[in-house]
Amino acid sequence: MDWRRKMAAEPVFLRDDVVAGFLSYDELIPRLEEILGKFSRSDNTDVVQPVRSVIPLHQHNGFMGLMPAYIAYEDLLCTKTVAFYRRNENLHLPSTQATVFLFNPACGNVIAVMDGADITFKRTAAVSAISAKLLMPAQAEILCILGCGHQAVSHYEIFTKIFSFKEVRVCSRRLETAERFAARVQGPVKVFSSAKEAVHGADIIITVTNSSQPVLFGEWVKPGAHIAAVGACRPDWRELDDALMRDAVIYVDSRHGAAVEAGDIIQTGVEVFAELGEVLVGTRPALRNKTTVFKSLGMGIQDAVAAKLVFDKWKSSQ
Ligand SMILES: NC(=O)c1ccc[n+]([C@@H]2O[C@H](COP(=O)([O-])OP(=O)(O)OC[C@H]3O[C@@H](n4cnc5c(N)ncnc54)[C@H](O)[C@@H]3O)[C@@H](O)[C@H]2O)c1
Ligand SMILES: O=C(O)[C@@H]1CCCCN1
Repeated sequence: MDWRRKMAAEPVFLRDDVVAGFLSYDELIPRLEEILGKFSRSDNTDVVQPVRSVIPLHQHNGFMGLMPAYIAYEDLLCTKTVAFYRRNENLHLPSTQATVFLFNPACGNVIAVMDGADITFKRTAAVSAISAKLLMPAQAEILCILGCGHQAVSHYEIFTKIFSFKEVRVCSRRLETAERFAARVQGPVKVFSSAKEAVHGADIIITVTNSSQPVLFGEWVKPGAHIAAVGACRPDWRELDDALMRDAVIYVDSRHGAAVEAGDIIQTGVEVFAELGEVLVGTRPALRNKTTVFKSLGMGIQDAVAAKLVFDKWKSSQ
């Protein structure tokens, strides 16, 4: 065969149900803690991850992001493509479509292509849970989730698995969506039609909406509460109002990412206090007694470690 046409071995394709079966929170959380810590070390040269490139899909009310990452000490090269849309809830189409590519770093050929939905749901919820472990008040009794879509489900799963709350509350833009959510998850949930009432007295609040306007207001929030703000991932989108952003201590996954993408931070001009990884390695403190916001945007390194867990499990099952 002509050497120019020589192909590497064909990549394996792992469907969503296969990926989901191989990805457990118990294994994911320590791997995420490790990689976030390494990313945030001041002497880091081992973990390379540019801020994602995003192209708008104006005709479709959506975006596509490209999220490459290289983890040198594991020789792990990965890219996720993720398209996200502000969907009309009546369409019942997923608002996120993701595909993860694992490469052979020595040659650049693709070794595995995976459906990225479950990786995106689980790694995002797991990182919010890591922020809560570090930053939520010691006696957290009430969890409130604003937004009742796909991310709300994975956040509910992990938060009720690793913490024990006296009460879990949910509220979405439409009451039917919150009621559908409550019927779907396993465990007790109180459905609220008013976000203000849902949030009242909550120790931890997760915002997982696709809103571009604030859904959570500082005057509603109990002092000392922790907020994991997962939506609002474009510079002109907001989930939290100015008062909350100014009063809270702000943590992020990546300072660079936040400076480019986080509307809540960019539009209020507030200072980022720390990356989660800095808290994990002990170079910045966890100010648990203050009102804290973890502004999550999502990182390619999170997808990379999740994809490696899945690939290794799949390989050993063959
Ligand atoms: N930080 C990360 O790593 C990360 C990862 C994936 C997705 N996201 C973002 O998280 C958000 C949620 O993602 P998803 O997949 O669950 O989307 P989804 O479309 O499945 O759910 C969004 C939910 O938000 C609700 N909502 C919209 N406006 C609201 C409002 N004003 N008040 C209350 N609820 C409201 C909708 O009713 C819906 O239930 C999106 O913005 C997405 O881009 C972030
Ligand atoms: O990190 C991610 O995968 C997501 C996708 C949707 C937009 C925000 N970030």
